[in-house]
Amino acid sequence: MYNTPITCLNIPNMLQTFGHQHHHLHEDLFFSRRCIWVNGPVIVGAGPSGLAVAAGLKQQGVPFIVLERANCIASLWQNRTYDRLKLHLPKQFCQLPSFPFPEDFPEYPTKYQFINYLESYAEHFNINPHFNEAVQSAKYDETFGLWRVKTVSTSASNPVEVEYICRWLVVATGENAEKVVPDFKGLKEFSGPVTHACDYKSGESCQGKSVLVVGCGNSGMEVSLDLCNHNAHPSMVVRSSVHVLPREVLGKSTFELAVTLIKWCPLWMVDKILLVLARLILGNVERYGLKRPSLGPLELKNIAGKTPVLDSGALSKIRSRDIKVVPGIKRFAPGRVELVNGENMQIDSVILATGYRSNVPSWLKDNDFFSEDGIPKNPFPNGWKGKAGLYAVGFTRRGLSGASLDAISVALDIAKRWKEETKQTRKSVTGQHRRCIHIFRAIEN
Ligand SMILES: Cc1cc2nc3c(=O)[nH]c(=O)nc-3n(C[C@H](O)[C@H](O)[C@H](O)COP(=O)(O)OP(=O)(O)OC[C@H]3O[C@@H](n4cnc5c(N)ncnc54)[C@H](O)[C@@H]3O)c2cc1C
Ligand SMILES: NC(=O)C1=CN([C@@H]2O[C@H](COP(=O)(O)OP(=O)(O)OC[C@H]3O[C@@H](n4cnc5c(N)ncnc54)[C@H](OP(=O)(O)O)[C@@H]3O)[C@@H](O)[C@H]2O)C=CC1
Ligand SMILES: O=C(O)C(=O)Cc1c[nH]c2ccccc12
Repeated sequence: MYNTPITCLNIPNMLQTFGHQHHHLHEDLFFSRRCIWVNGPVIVGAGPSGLAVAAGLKQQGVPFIVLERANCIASLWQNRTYDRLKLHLPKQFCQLPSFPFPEDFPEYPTKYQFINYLESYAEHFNINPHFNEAVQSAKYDETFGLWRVKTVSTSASNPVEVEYICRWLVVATGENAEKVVPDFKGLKEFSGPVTHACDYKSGESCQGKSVLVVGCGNSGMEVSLDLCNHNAHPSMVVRSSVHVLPREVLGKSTFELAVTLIKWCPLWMVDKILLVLARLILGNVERYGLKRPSLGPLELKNIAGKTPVLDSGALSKIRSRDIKVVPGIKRFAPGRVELVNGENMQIDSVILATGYRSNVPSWLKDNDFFSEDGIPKNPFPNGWKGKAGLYAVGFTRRGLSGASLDAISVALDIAKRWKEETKQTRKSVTGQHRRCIHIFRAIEN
């Protein structure tokens, strides 16, 4: 019933093992690349999205394989986030399908609680990703109607290549797969440490130092606040604009309020209401250099994917000038930065909170489903299903709740198709034999 990986060299074995659980039956003794037929989908990425699809498939008895480049599940959360991180949306918007958070979780779980939850999620559904396997390319083979997914193992001292062959491909590599590191004039000459926010853990080592934080999204705000809490002196670059919203309105989550309002009013009206409330609760934040975009917060999130900042304390540090807000960067020089307003600042280090991007265009070949920036072209709610068995989960710019919705649709759709095809092949065993031989030929070529 479960994953049936088999090597390409042994056809009788291949036919035999259909319908059984076997992992890597034969190491390939002749070639450095192994070929594995997967009797079900290949899921790329073991973050929340990949795990949620896997859980849905398990529930319906569909076999699959999850490929993960890191050595653990949810690597974004485990390896690329700072210590003080908490979920910034209330917990009911962050749990994955069919397995609720423990009741004693606080309204905003810490990243450690969230990681523990994801670990128990994987354990509960018995999901065992193939770790240290980065997908290098995935290509649809028109001749055979199959996907060829090539990975390279990142753990072995000499890289091992594997090719997976399957009918369905689920892209779950996330909107935040790679860090964005802009090219700044003179940054190479800057003498101090330069770190991206994904490698920042805490401001412990920055005590007394002047730190330039580039970017004012949720990361830039949180890193600046953390630096303050460790007695460092952060200056935060706001080159264009930002929407800062209170995390709560009269003790109720702003996000929840927005979700409720959206059911009744058009988006622009919800934005107007949010901005009036923000003004009442936070005052005029433009006074501090936090210029608001001309589009409203939800409209901007929808159109440009730019997430509004839900304030969790940085704003009060901006008011008290413990976080200094500065305009865009002109150039760096040894030990200092020159800003677009001509101001020169001595700084000890730089943290780039300049965001993330998808990596899909680098490995998914010949596809017209994803745009150049690696996000499906079709807008929500039609962005989860492509052609020829291609699926995408977690690209709707709707955080964890959006990923969960996608995962449910994708798992249902694949299960339906898998059951149809399995029934067919059971009816005609010769058909199945023929397909296996096709696969063998495909691999040989
Ligand atoms: C600092 C931070 C805080 C956030 N906080 C929240 C929040 O509070 N609430 C919320 O709703 N959302 C939040 N988000 C958004 C975040 O994207 C989601 O929470 C969630 O992690 C998305 O899950 P995902 O599985 O789609 O992507 P990811 O969590 O990024 O998982 C993708 C996985 O795919 C793997 N992968 C990537 N490329 C390859 C490849 N080529 N081959 C094999 N594996 C690959 C990665 O290693 C990773 O493990 C936050 C994001 C960041 C950066
Ligand atoms: N749970 C939580 O508390 C947290 C959640 N997150 C989530 O993670 C995702 C990523 O957030 P984040 O890392 O903040 O990234 P964002 O993409 O939201 O923000 C990037 C910031 O960097 C700025 N920037 C980019 N390039 C330059 C440049 N060349 N010069 C100056 N500034 C530049 C952008 O400015 P501009 O707008 O002008 O391009 C913007 O302010 C978001 O979805 C966010 O909600 C992140 C941290 C904490
Ligand atoms: O944190 C993120 O990246 C999210 O995408 C969560 C999110 C989705 N829609 C929003 C609207 C306002 C603030 C956060 C989010």
